[in-house]
Amino acid sequence: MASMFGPGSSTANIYVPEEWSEAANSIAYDSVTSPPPFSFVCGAKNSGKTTFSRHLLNILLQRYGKVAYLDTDVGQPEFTVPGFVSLTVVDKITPDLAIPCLKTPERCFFFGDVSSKRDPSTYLKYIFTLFDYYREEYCMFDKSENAGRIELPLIVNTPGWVKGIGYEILVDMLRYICPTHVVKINISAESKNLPGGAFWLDGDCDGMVNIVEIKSAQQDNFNRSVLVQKDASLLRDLRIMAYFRQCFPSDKPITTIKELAHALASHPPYEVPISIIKIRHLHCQVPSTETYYSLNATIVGLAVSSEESEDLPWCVGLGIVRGIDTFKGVLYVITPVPPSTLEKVNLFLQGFIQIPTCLLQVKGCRSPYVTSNVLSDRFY
Ligand SMILES: Nc1ncnc2c1ncn2[C@@H]1O[C@H](COP(=O)(O)OP(=O)(O)OP(=O)(O)O)[C@@H](O)[C@H]1O
Repeated sequence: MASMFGPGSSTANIYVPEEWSEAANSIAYDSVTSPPPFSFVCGAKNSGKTTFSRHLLNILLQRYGKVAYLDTDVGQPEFTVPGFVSLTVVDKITPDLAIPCLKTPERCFFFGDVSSKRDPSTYLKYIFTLFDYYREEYCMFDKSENAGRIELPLIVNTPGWVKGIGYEILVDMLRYICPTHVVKINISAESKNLPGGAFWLDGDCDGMVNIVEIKSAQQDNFNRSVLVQKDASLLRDLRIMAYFRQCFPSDKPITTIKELAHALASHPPYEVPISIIKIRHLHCQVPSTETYYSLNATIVGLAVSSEESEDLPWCVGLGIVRGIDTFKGVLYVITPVPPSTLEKVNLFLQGFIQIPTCLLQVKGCRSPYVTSNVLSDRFY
């Protein structure tokens, strides 16, 4: 079937080499039978994994209408703020493949850091749980028993940490997910690439998997690379700002960082009774006497914990702890999460995702977050 994203074309600011186009089309259209493809996109840092995944997503959307996207790159996630692993169901083609956009995931966990290095086993537990959720909800192998449910193809986007422990994490993910297609993107610096073949399998049972090896995009007659070195930390800050921009209606004129800083500073926060919230520090221990000091002026994951899911609390979004009044027993929180969802939140998760410094240092705007008088001394 003809694709609207043809080979060798420049599709809305990205270049789709013929090899990429063939790879995406074969994943989408070669499998005529159930189940739909599980594609696992991997390769070295900055090789084009995200760009290829976006292209593949559009191609799969043309055939299936809806696609599940498991995002395991906590450093530069596709649809969420950094620090999350998420499962998102996408039902709209992205016209501009160069621009990332925020989407509300169907399920997500707040890992709370931009690399899985800090706690690989928790990171993997989150990914496996999201994959299990996808399998239960969107993947049916027995049509007779589950008639009426939808089957969605899956794309797994992965981080570019493919050496040392990063490699072992990738192997664990591949063994658990058992993808139907593994897309390996190779760059010209061969030593940085993943090994050839089904490197994650011990035995010879690789007949079930299609390994699709492609090169990172090179353009024009001189074979110049189109890869652009990204400023990861700037991109992360932009993502966080775009997230909190959602606290305001889209027609409110906020176009600069300064305007956003002012708008957030004057935005009425939610009052959250301290008594109904548990606080968990994800990657460090904080003495109980310091808990509230450590929370003030930080970003927290807003999560829902239950007895069954104590270790695996689903997260519904992020909040800025704008102030704490321990005398009144109230936390002041700014978040774009709608009140109906916020009602379920009973756990704040604190990791290492921080308010972008540029939001705190706007000229002429005294930051409301770092004032000392928001904490009552009486409590301590
Ligand atoms: N086909 C392409 N056309 C235009 N630009 C591209 C293409 N492939 C990659 N790039 C650019 O190169 C950079 C790296 O690409 P991308 O973000 O897709 O890589 P990645 O492997 O996902 O990176 P990371 O490992 O850091 O997550 C980006 O700035 C992207 O816009």
